[in-house]
Amino acid sequence: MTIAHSLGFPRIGKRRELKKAVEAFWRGELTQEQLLAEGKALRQQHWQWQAEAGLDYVPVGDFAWYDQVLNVSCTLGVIPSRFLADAQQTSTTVDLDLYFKMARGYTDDQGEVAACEMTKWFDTNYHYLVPEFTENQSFKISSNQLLDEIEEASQLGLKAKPVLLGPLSYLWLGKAKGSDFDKLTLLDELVSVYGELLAKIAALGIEWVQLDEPILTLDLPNSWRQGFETAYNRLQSSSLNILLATYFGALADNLATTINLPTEGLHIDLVRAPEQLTSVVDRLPAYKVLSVGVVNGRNVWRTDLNGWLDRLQPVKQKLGERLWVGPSCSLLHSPVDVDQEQGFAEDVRQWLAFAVQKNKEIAVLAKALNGNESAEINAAFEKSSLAFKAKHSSSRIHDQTVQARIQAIDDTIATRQLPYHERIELQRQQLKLPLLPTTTIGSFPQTTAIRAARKAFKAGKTTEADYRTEMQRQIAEAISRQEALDLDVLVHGEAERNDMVEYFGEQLSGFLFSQHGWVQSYGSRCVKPPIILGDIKREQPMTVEWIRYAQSLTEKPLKGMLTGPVTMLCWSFPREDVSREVSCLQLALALRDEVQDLEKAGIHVIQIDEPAIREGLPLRKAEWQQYLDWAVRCFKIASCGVENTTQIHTHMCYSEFNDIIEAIAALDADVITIETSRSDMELLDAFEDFAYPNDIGPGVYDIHSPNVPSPAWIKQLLKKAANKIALKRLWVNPDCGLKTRDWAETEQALANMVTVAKELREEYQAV
Ligand SMILES: CN1c2c(nc(N)[nH]c2=O)NC[C@@H]1CNc1ccc(C(=O)N[C@@H](CCC(=O)N[C@@H](CCC(=O)N[C@@H](CCC(=O)O)C(=O)O)C(=O)O)C(=O)O)cc1
Ligand SMILES: N[C@@H](CCS)C(=O)O
Ligand SMILES: [Zn+2]
Repeated sequence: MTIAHSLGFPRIGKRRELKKAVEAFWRGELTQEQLLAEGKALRQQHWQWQAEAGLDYVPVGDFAWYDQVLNVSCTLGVIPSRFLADAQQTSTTVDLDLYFKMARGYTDDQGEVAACEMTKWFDTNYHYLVPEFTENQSFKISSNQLLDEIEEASQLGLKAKPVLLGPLSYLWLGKAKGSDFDKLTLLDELVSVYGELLAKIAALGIEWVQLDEPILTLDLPNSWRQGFETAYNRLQSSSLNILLATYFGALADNLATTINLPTEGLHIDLVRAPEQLTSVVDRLPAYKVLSVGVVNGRNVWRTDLNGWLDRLQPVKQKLGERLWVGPSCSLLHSPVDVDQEQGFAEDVRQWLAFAVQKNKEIAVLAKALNGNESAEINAAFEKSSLAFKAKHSSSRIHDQTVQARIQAIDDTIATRQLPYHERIELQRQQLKLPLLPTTTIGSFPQTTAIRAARKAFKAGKTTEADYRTEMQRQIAEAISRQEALDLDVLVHGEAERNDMVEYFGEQLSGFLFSQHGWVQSYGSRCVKPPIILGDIKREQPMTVEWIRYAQSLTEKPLKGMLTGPVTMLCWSFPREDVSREVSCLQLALALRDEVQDLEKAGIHVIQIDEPAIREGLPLRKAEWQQYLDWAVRCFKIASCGVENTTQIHTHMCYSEFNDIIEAIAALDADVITIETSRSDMELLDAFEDFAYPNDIGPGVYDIHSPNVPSPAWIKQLLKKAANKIALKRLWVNPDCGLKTRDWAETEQALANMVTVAKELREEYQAV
């Protein structure tokens, strides 16, 4: 029988119950007991939905209070010493208090203890907490959460399939701390502890465990391939079957290694890499189960069930019982349930499948492969086929005017009139800024008042006019605070934006937006990615009125704030019927019009944020250049339609810049503001080494921490930056936007930043 299973379910809850409970717990409004009860109720609900959908196994271990990688660190006892009471201590049992301390950091009378670093999970918009390894790292099972959850599922009478990040991917995703050693030297001991854990899981009567090894879709050094062989040979067990799960791409040159590992099952991603089906089936050892990931875990579109049935039937004939069906990857990246959406037109609703619906698709496909021809199954296939046909020919998707404009693009529109070194002089004359100009990245605190006002407006409880008045009040407040702080280039603060991507998606035609389509971004923070449905067009200006209003309140230059085409694309759910490049070009043209309208409205500084440009890179290096070529072109199409005197800024965060520094330079933004403070300005080395020519604003403090950076701290960072970048090209700003902070800490931090900038101006000018 073909088994239907899932790699993981979104843990946040249909109405973000987990986020609300965790934040209430942090505020002291919920006891630990109440929090634990909420978590338990969510897990049960999610398992129940999956069982009702018809899955044969439910995943256990996909739940996390903050992050699944942090869960593994706690399970294996990888606790950085700064979180241990005594420096000599090597292990501890992890309770909720320690877990959240690692996630969020804390301050006590000894000072600040930094949280674990957070970084992007492969090429997704999810962020995980980076494990920290020391050269003599020891591993010891230190949390029973996974084992407890397995028992919890079993007690409900469910067939549980525990899911756990595998040892090689866990090691790869972590960071060597203290000294620069080869992480593979830790593999042996790490595998021993995985072995112990698997033995405990087996003792609970479990048949299958899923070990996730997504790094098998990356370019791997040979030593890591050998590491896979060593580790999985040791993890073989007579009583527990291992399903090795790969996702986010093709196995490609890792296929030979992977397919021969002694695991009882292999999961492959056929959404990202459909071409690998034949080669994997041809080489699959006769003892091995193949799980095919055919339902897209990273998008919201209904699956082409008929197409997949046709492709999988011959595989079923060959593999029989050994064929399983699942999603391409964990459904962590997908919203929860399309049935709670009220705002979609009925035809459009039929094109969509969120996590609950995706599980049903998996079960239906498995049943059809098992020969079930019941009316229910036939109806599901019929519905899928009708939806696909209707979508294909729908007028909602295709807009001839947009397509004609794309055809007519000629590359002169992607070049500024003068080179940077000439236009920057004109900009300096116009803007009359001091040395080391100070600015911020765009957003100011999204206060409860702002969110409550928007909630009331969206619920129809206040009028649009009232809402606009309230947002203007917030903007005016932000301007007066910035003037009091004596910042040089001001921003309007982004009060009117629910999110830097969703806000634009809501105004562009060709986009759909949901009411409850939340996806976890990190910890308790969620985003609601807009959905690219068809050709994208700007019907009217999107930001001009807000920015014009803000500029009217100040004599200082006001920086217009836009989200760039690549970031819009990466943080939306993309179309499946055209390439990413096509949608990105359409976004670029829409943004180009907005940039030009801002310029016409008298705005001389315009920032086009591209924090996702690094994340959009394909996982395999061989595909990078092609992506970078169109990504850079799109940014330039958006930004180059202005006069020489208009200064274009861009902003990037969460990125290693070394890999793509050439492309960053090719963007030719007049000023780039980047996140650098957490790396102690090391990230600037790439800019220095490459002799990056344009202006740079390296972040001088970390906006993720509630702690106010001292002037001394900011000064030493800025001095480091001044050693790497010519003074006249250096700007002073925080790492990123301030929307998650509150005003008290924001004002204090910015006051310190401005003080330091002024002191250094004097110091350097005196020389
Ligand atoms: C820069 N980052 C972003 C990424 N992706 C994006 N799409 N956007 C980003 O900004 N990826 C990388 C990083 C990730 N960082 C963050 C940082 C912060 C958040 C965040 O704060 N998320 C909010 C939700 C934001 C939002 O959409 N707000 C809406 C709805 C607010 C809401 O929940 N309202 C409540 C009522 C509240 C009240 O009454 O007080 C409700 O509706 O019940 C809005 O402002 O209107 C979060 O809360 O998680 C995300 C990623
Ligand atoms: N302008 C945005 C960029 C975030 S990456 C902000 O300030 O929040
Ligand atoms: Zn940022």
